[in-house]
Amino acid sequence: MTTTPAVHLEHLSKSYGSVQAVADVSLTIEPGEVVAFLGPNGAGKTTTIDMMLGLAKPDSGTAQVFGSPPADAISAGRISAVMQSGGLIRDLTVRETIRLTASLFPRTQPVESVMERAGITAIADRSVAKCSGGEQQRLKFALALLPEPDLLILDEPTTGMDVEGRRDFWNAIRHDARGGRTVLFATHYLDEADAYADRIVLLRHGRIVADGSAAEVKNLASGRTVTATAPSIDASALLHLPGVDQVETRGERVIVHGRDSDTVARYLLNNGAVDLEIVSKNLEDAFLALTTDRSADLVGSTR
Ligand SMILES: Nc1ncnc2c1ncn2[C@@H]1O[C@H](COP(=O)(O)OP(=O)(O)OP(=O)(O)O)[C@@H](O)[C@H]1O
Repeated sequence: MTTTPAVHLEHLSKSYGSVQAVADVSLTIEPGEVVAFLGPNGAGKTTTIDMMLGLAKPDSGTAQVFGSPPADAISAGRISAVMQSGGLIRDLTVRETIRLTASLFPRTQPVESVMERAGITAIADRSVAKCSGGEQQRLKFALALLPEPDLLILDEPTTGMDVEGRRDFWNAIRHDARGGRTVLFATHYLDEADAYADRIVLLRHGRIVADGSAAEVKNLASGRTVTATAPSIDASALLHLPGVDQVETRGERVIVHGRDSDTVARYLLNNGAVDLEIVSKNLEDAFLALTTDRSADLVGSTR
């Protein structure tokens, strides 16, 4: 039996004047996946999300959510979104905001329950104007939970939050997603994608340039360096291994940089190498590699 995908995008493209915001994006997200959209400013994350929510019309291609056009999925209460800005009335309290929003839906989760799940019960009587940026985002998360959506979309929800605020926010989302909800979030932070997503989709210049687990994408972005003592190794054979982009010898040590460290390690060990070490670049290196023009030839799709 095949399940209907939560999100199915087929050859989606959208331009604004001469700017191609999204270029031929095809993507399938299965129910229950927690997916991060990662990419630098202007990569096309928001435009893709807007098309998923039916807020922007594709120039070509189709977007389907649970097998229906986005508008149908929204009216059926199956999608909720936490967007980057706006939307809250500053004079209302947190509880009043949720009550007011709940009154717009035919059926919702109880107000106290969504506050609890979003971790804002303690600030229920605080006015929105007095809530920090992080608290306001958690309030938006509580609002998004009201219809108990099957798909939750968050567009850069933690921009401007401090480290603790981000951690609390994501713990609330992640905890809530345990029930099998599909979550898609856009972020600039590789560490956030790494910690909270099952899958990372990396966008750059409107295209998907990598799609896989955090480990796979980091590996694609940064590669790893395998070092071993291998006096009789053939350096040119190493260069022909899949994903290897650099081989250096220093005395009896051979230093191999590439995307597929397992294959390199296996080859080295099968050819008499000893004292093998594998080192990843750190997250910051990976993020820079992912988001600069120099990365173009390093990154590829893993799916
Ligand atoms: N309404 C619009 N009118 C004109 N250009 C737009 C519009 N919306 C987006 N763009 C352009 O489309 C490209 C993709 O923008 P988009 O907001 O989708 O990227 P993003 O990855 O969400 O960026 P950010 O991380 O900065 O939010 C950018 O070059 C942007 O300037």
